[in-house]
Amino acid sequence: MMTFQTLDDLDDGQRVLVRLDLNSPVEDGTVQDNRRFDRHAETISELVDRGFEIAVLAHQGRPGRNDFVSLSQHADILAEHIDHDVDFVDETYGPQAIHDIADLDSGDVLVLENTRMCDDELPEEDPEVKSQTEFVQTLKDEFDAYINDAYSAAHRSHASLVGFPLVMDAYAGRVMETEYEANTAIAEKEFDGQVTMVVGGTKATDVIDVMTHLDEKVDDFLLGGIAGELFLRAAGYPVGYDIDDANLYDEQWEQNSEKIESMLEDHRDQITLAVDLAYEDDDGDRAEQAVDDIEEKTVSYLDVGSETVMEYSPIIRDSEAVFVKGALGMFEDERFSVGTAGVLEAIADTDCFSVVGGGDTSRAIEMYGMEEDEFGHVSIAGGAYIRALTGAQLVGVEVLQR
Ligand SMILES: Nc1ncnc2c1ncn2[C@@H]1O[C@H](COP(=O)(O)OP(=O)(O)OP(=O)(O)O)[C@@H](O)[C@H]1O
Ligand SMILES: O=C(O)[C@H](O)COP(=O)(O)O
Repeated sequence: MMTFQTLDDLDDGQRVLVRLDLNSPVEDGTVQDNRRFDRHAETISELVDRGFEIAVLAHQGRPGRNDFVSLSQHADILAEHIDHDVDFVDETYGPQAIHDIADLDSGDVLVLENTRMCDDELPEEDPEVKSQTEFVQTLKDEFDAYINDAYSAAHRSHASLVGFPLVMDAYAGRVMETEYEANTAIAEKEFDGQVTMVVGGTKATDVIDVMTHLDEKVDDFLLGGIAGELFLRAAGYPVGYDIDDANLYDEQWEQNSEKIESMLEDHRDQITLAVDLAYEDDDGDRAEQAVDDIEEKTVSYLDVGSETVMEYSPIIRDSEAVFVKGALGMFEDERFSVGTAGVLEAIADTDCFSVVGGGDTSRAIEMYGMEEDEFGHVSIAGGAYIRALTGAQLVGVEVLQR
């Protein structure tokens, strides 16, 4: 149940410190525009329209990685999205930052430097400890309120996410509100009809954790991806192991085979497995093979087959709610997008309640020409989405609810 204060509880025109999640892919030093800017632009535009003086905190990458860059490009991208000037200062809480914050007028937006460039931000520590850092203690006096809009980073106990709510009046932004509501819906909401979950992707542990936590909520799990192939292996099919030098299956199998086998045994009626799989033939084209016809795995399977999509689609059509975690195939290559795109199209064609999550999977929506508004909610969260689906509390949400 949501119990935090929202922007509806905040009086207009105040000085606010707003935490966004603008963490983005970076290619050759260039920050790539993405759905996170779209979403947070709505919160910032509302604050601008309501005459707030706005400073933005956000992170990008991690020290030591290529994507650990300044937020100056993010400020420009955000400005395009809100069609309004956005200033940038290359400090988080130094004298220049404090000067620029003091200069803010009604409707001004100032992006502060990457929070992870500040020593106090990163080590994961208790919120109490984070609230006493110089970073938090310096900035808290410059503002009337703190707004956290960064649901997708709320699983991290970092200063900018958990420190401020302990020492300031704190509110959830619009993205925080909608993400929280959609991503906890599967656990919190009661649905009258069938609840279906599409699970795929590359990480067997994520899939097992989600299925274990939600086995009483979900009527039908439709499997695909590398995780789905491991379940087929547990069901006795000669797939789900590595061939050539690949390292996708065997290690995961060693670590998870017992859990997968008992999951399959205990929940056979709830689990639907692929009936055919797709691979690249000698001419470089997509080819498909029924799982019953596979005698030995000699090719890499990169998608579920068309028959599988035909079996999964009516189940989706008959569902009251559908949740998606992970892709059914390597959809980035159009030849192997049939499973993921097919299932997403089936969801888009119904008026069921739906949530599509996982940073990678939700990218398939725009890649294959679907509109976001054909889905109930497309999450911008990766790690936080998985945690929500496995029942874990997000520390950044907990501190807002105090
Ligand atoms: N059979 C397959 N062979 C190789 N790759 C696959 C296969 N099936 C799915 N994938 C890959 O799985 C990826 C998605 O997996 P992942 O588990 O990371 O899902 P996600 O939840 O969308 O993303 P994230 O965890 O990053 O938020 C896709 O990029 C896709 O290419
Ligand atoms: O991109 C994300 O999923 C969040 O911003 C969290 O980033 P992190 O995994 O680098 O902490």
